[in-house]
Amino acid sequence: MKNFEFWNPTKIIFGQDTISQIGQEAQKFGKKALLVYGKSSIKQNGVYDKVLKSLRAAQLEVVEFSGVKSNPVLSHVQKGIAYAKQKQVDLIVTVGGGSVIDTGKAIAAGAKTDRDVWDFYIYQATIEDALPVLAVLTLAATGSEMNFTSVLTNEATQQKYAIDTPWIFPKVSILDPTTTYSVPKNYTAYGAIDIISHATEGYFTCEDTWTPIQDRFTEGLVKTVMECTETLLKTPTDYQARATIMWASTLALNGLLTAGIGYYEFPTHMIEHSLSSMYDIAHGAGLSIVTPGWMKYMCQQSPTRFAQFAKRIFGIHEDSTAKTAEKGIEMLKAWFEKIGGPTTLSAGNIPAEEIPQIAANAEQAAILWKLKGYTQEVIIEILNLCR
Ligand SMILES: NC(=O)c1ccc[n+]([C@@H]2O[C@H](COP(=O)([O-])OP(=O)(O)OC[C@H]3O[C@@H](n4cnc5c(N)ncnc54)[C@H](O)[C@@H]3O)[C@@H](O)[C@H]2O)c1
Repeated sequence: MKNFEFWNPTKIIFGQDTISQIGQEAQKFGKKALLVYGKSSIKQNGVYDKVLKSLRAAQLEVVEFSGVKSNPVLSHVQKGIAYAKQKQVDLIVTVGGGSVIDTGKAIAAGAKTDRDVWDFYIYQATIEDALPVLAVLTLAATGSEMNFTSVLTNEATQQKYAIDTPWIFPKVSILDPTTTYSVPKNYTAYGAIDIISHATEGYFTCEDTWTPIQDRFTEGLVKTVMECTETLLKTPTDYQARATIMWASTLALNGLLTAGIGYYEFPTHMIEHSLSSMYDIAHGAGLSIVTPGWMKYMCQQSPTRFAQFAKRIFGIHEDSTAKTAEKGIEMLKAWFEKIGGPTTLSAGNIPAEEIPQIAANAEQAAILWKLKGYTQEVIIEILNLCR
């Protein structure tokens, strides 16, 4: 195991009927809140009313900024920053999935500077302050509720990049699994795929492979997410399965699984970001396409970790490490398909003839993120395995 520091300051309040606590938590950070949300889902499922009631009961003045779209875009965030400044808000309360929380984090950082917020995403400037962010999570997927990341698309340049800074850890996140009862089947499945991707990117790319506790944490999480997803696709209001998936989403990307594994990378996310910045596709659906192809490419070079995954997740024991690994990748791909994830570019309505443009876009991210070995040629090879 490598040396590491683990620090995560987000307070999690988990469970049924916990939304009523958002007011008392928020009032610790100021008097005027910017309430950030998407479109209709939180009004339809009653979450909006509960949040507003609690904030008002705690004497908070609330101004609203809505309209966050899935895969949030820079121009909308810029409007949110201008509004937060104009209204002189003290804190940000986000109510939604990853897109809403990431938007709130971006507004929080942008509201404390005169620079264009995009400068942070292209590493032209460093975040040195941010408004406090709180979250009421309504979709289990990204882990944004307990991490220091925000992902944003610059729609003018089709670049989908991220910031990682301790300034944007949510101060408090409320996770009431019943808020996710209304998540449709497709986003339930995409969320599961995103969680599995977060848990396994480090598992497959880690520098140190003597990490048994991290490995078994990851494997247990993946198996549990698979079981609960199958339950939810049959019974969307199964509380235990919604609760388990919600906590899994948080644990998969809050730093716990990667503590001690040394250097690791997020290459499938890097390639996926090009899909969802260039085409209209959900992040989890994009990962469903890229992950099996990327795994096949990596497995050709070093099958050991993929074989371990195959044995422990699917109980596969072929007569060679390579065959075991390959069978495991096929099984994972088949499972993605079973739950409704697209696993080829054509199934995701992404034109395969545009692979060179996608690879050129992804290579820019690889350079920015300092991912070694991901030249345009390599990314084209990976994308060809996603046809
Ligand atoms: N910050 C991070 O660490 C991180 C990690 C991975 C991905 N991301 C990013 O997060 C974004 C995706 O976020 P997401 O997967 O959470 O989805 P999302 O927030 O985009 O939401 C997906 C859809 O589900 C709807 N929805 C949300 N909650 C609902 C509910 N309770 N009932 C019914 N519908 C509901 C939304 O309105 C939206 O239409 C992408 O931009 C992705 O790149 C961020």
